[in-house]
Order: sequence, then structure tokens, then C-alpha cells
Amino acid sequence: MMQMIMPWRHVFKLDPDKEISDEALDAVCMSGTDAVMVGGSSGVTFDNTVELLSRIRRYEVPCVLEVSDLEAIVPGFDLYMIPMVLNASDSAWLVGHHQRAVEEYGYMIPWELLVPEGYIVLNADSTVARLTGAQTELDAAGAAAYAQVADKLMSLPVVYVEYSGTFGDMETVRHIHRSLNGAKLFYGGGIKDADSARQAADVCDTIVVGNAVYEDLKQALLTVKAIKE
Ligand SMILES: CC(C)=CCC/C(C)=C/CC/C(C)=C/CC/C(C)=C/CC/C(C)=C/CC/C(C)=C/CC/C(C)=C/COP(=O)(O)OP(=O)(O)O
Ligand SMILES: O=P(O)(O)OC[C@@H](O)CO
Ligand SMILES: [Mg+2]
Repeated sequence: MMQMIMPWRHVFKLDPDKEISDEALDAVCMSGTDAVMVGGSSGVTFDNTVELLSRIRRYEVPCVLEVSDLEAIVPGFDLYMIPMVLNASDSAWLVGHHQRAVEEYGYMIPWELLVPEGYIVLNADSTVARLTGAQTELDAAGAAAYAQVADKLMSLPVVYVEYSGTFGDMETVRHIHRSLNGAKLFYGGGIKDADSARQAADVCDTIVVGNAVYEDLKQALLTVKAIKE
């Protein structure tokens, strides 16, 4: 599974809870992005996830599910990204829901397709921060310490710096990146055009572009070109 993720520099994240036209989906899937990730922090259901997966499957682009709800785990994705929120105030978001999922799915779990992500949530004003009670008041050293726990103590293959909804502090992201040994660093939050894509791509391994797809698709598509040229 890591072989698939290793070369990724750009990912579009599509939210099953949001509408996307066939034309826009075609542009996203044919954009040259490395993968399409399906996920959101609220309103994700089995039905809207199946629907989006079946539409993306018309294309060759790798399609992965970022699991956020036990009720919305749909077979047929290339990989399953499993967020573990390192700075959540309630351990349910670190391992609790995961324990329940493993108990429920048991022998059906295709372990080789699961990719755990050590999430560090840094935008206090995001749905995911509110949901998980994330302790977002961290300086660069504090955030990097979480990243090192994920990388060096937990051996997680991915650390995900999540600023969902706002463009983050790139010096913090750079500091986190430098503190990692083996884990790949994903960055997501507020990337909305070529310039923000370049800035973020400079300080992490993989950039994730979400809301821009729904807010200004033309600019969102330029984020692919910006980091692939
Ligand atoms: C047969 C078959 C295929 C079986 C599947 C096997 C499988 C995958 C089993 C699951 C194993 C497992 C351990 C699952 C974990 C279950 C679970 C519910 C874990 C909790 C995950 C978690 C911490 C969720 C919290 C929210 C979160 C971090 C979501 C990630 C996505 C995110 C932050 C999106 C941003 O949200 P958005 O809506 O865009 O936000 P804005 O409003 O700010 O834009
Ligand atoms: O929606 P945006 O702000 O682009 O963030 C992308 C992603 O990190 C959300 O999980
Ligand atoms: Mg979003």
C-alpha cells in the first residue's frame, strides 16, 4: 500500500456530502492529480459514498476512502485511509472508533489496504476540530512533537497536517516535515490556487485540495499544473 502512496504529490479530496456535476467530476478525475480521496467530517453516509465512488470509477485515477464514519465504509476503494487524531481531547478519535470498527468488521478487514494517518488538526475553527475537541493551540515545536510520536513511536506511514478551511502556517509545516524520518507528510487546508499549492508543496510531500473544487474549480485545477510542471 505504501508503494501506491509514495509518489503522490497532489490529491483532490471530494466530499460525498457535497454536490458535484458530471462535468466538474470529469475535470477533477482527468486533471493529472495523483489520486482522488473521498471523505468529509460530517454528513458522510454509505449511500452518498457509494454514489460518488461509482461515478469516480469511470476513470482510471486511484480512488481512496478516508474513513470518518463507521456506517460509511464501502467496499471497492483502492485504499482505506484511517485518520487517528493525535491532538484530540477525547481518545475516541485516536483509537476508540477504530477499536469498535475492528470489533465489528473483524476478519473482513483487508489490512493490506489500510493506511493509518496521524492527524494533527490545527484550525480551531473547522468542523473536524470541533468534532474531535482538538487541542489546536500548538506552536511549531509542539506540533512537530506530535508528528514525531506518530512517526517514531507509532511508526505510522502518514502524518497529516490538517488546517481544513484555512491556509496554514507554512513554517510550522516545514518544521514538522524536517522532524520526520519515515512518515510521509500530507498537508491540507486552504489551498485554492497555483500559488498556495506551490507554497504548500514546498514544505510537505503531498498536498490535498478540498473545498476549492467546490468554490472555484478553475483555480483548483491549476493546483495540479502548478506542482507538476
Ligand atoms: C469489506 C471492507 C472493504 C471493509 C473495510 C475495512 C475497513 C476500512 C475497516 C475500518 C477499520 C477502521 C479502523 C476504521 C476506523 C473507523 C473510524 C470511524 C475512525 C474515526 C476516524 C476519525 C478520527 C474521524 C474524525 C473526523 C476526521 C478526522 C475526518 C477526516 C476527514 C476530514 C478532516 C475532512 C475535512 O472535513 P470537511 O468536511 O471538508 O471539513 P470543512 O467543513 O472544514 O470543509
Ligand atoms: O478543504 P480544504 O481547506 O482544501 O482542506 C483539504 C483537506 O485537508 C480537508 O480535509
Ligand atoms: Mg471540506
